[in-house]
Amino acid sequence: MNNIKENLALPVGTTLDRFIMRKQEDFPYATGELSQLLRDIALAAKIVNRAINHAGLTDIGGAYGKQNVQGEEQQKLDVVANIRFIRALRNGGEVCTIISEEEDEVIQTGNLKGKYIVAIDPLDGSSNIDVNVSIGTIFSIYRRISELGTEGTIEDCFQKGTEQVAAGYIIYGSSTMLVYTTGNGVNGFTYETSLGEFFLSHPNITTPKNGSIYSVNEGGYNYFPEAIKDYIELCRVRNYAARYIGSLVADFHRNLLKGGIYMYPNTLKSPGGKLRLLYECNALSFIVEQAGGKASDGRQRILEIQPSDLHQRCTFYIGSKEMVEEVESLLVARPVRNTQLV
Ligand SMILES: O=P(O)(O)OC[C@H]1O[C@](O)(COP(=O)(O)O)[C@@H](O)[C@@H]1O
Ligand SMILES: [Mg+2]
Ligand SMILES: [Mg+2]
Repeated sequence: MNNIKENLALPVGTTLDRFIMRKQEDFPYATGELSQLLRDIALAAKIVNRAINHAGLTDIGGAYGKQNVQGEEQQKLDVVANIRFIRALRNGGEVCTIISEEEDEVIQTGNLKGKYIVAIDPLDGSSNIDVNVSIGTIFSIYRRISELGTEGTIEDCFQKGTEQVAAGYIIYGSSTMLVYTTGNGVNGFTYETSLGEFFLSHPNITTPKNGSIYSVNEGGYNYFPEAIKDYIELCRVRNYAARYIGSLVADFHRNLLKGGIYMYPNTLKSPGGKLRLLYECNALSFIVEQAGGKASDGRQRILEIQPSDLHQRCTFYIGSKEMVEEVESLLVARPVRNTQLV
């Protein structure tokens, strides 16, 4: 009898669907397309989550045997996730054009009446795919500026991060979560596999103004700008915790909740930085700002960078406001000299 009572006492949280509906009511002129688009992304996330969970039992682990436009070896799960998200966005009907890390060119979905553009990193943290470490998906959503009834244009795709109408990520970790913003705060939902539903578990996420975690791949230390070496030295002197998973989504998520800074400076291998503006940096920058944090390339706000290439990279400093500001001030004091990178 007790476990029935216990069971019935278990609160049934707010499902993502219900939350989206409630939020839509906040916008009297909302027509439901963005809500539907968020649901389409959540559906694809559930399918990709299942594929990831079963990767060890099926033959979709390992390399795919092709390179993407970045010259990176594609993993089979990169390709599976790419196909699943593109299919869900195409079938959903709300998206006219997609930019994906795994596609050289933009994808026109054929939904000429689709009002939205989506930029997506279908599988983030590819180096951690086969070793059971948290990985993710990152997405940015823009309203098209071109005329309805036509294909999306390159102008639609090169909007600044400030023009995002929504952004988010899915983290496939010890639990699977979807975290997103539409410009009214950040909310996190945990996936309940047996019910197949995302439930609101982290309402109104805010990030601490300061923290004591720093995340950077120190393997590239010798080629970091002097200012970043100075900052790492400060972190060491202050006995901050060095935490680096190697999956941007996972490092970002931890620092978002606990306070901290993630840095991907210029390195010898990536003189312009490694991470991609359109489908990695813009989305996380929108989220961190909505949570009270900051994101910069060391000189300017990431969201103010004018895109000019689908796969352009940038240096990336993101996290607790005071930590990012300290890095910016060190970089102003000791600007990056190009000679440092040769
Ligand atoms: O191995 P490095 O140079 O530290 O780079 C790790 C970074 O590269 C990434 O794996 C790049 O993303 P993808 O896996 O989507 O290509 C980030 O997730 C991660 O933070
Ligand atoms: Mg990535
Ligand atoms: Mg990726």
